[in-house]
Amino acid sequence: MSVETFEDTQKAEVSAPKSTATVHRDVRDTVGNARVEDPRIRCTDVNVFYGDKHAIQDISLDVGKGEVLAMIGPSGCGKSTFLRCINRMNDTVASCRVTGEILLDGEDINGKHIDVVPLRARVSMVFQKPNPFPKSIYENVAFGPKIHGLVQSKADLDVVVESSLRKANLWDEVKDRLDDPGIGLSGGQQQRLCIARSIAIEPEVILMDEPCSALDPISTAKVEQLIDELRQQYSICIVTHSMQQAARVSQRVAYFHLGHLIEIGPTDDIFIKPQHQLTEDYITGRFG
Ligand SMILES: Nc1ncnc2c1ncn2[C@@H]1O[C@H](COP(=O)(O)OP(=O)(O)OP(=O)(O)O)[C@@H](O)[C@H]1O
Repeated sequence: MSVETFEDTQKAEVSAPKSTATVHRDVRDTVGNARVEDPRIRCTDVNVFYGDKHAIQDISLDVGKGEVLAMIGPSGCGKSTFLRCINRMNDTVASCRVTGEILLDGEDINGKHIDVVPLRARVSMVFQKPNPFPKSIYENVAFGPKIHGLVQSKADLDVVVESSLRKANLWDEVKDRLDDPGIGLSGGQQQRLCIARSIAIEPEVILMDEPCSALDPISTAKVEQLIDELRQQYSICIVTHSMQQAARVSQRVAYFHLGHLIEIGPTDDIFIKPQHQLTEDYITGRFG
């Protein structure tokens, strides 16, 4: 059985024209402009190793303020691994080593002085499977602000809980049962509760790893609408297997393949006129 390598796939893509976007030294072979003018996150030459396995190779990209960046690509191409670099979740994997530079508002998140607890409050994460704490709806949202010392009084906490649930479009559905267990909500409500929990700690960036994959179409539509509202205030990176979802919620798309960032650009450009053959093969369903 032959194993496909990145070099093999490069041989197959020569028919596709290269982007005319400015090629920076640090964006290597990525097609499209990976940089934005005023980035919230700036990643440069990020590599990730699990032991000897080189899972992410020389990835450079920016995440802008007020945008949703969708990360797409076939299973195992490294989307989640890359996403998890942005709030140092990979620190929890013993075999994992990350190199390169990741700046949040110009500050190196891997710097020696950086404490990961406040970092993960600034860069919060919503997972594939809703994971409310085994606490009440109220406490699920109140927990973060309390442990991060964001509130001084119960009255302040009430305000944060209500405003976070409102921003997550969940308040009207739960306002009369805030003391009920969070795990008693439907799957879609639980995911919006997890988003409310993220918002309550005043993040700058929200990372979402396939946040709708466990949800029905109606719940998915509600979460997608929420993502669109939230981007006014936060930078959002979303990993998704659904190209329709990427097209609906994002302003820019990054296409990953075998640990490389193949192409990045405005969502319409990626879906209507992809520059790289690998991107085109993926979005037309010929691959992946
Ligand atoms: N904890 C780990 N230890 C070793 N290898 C890992 C670990 N996590 C991921 N990998 C490997 O790193 C590569 C990238 O995996 P990753 O989960 O980031 O891909 P993905 O694009 O998010 O996949 P999917 O779409 O299936 O979730 C894969 O080859 C995977 O097997």
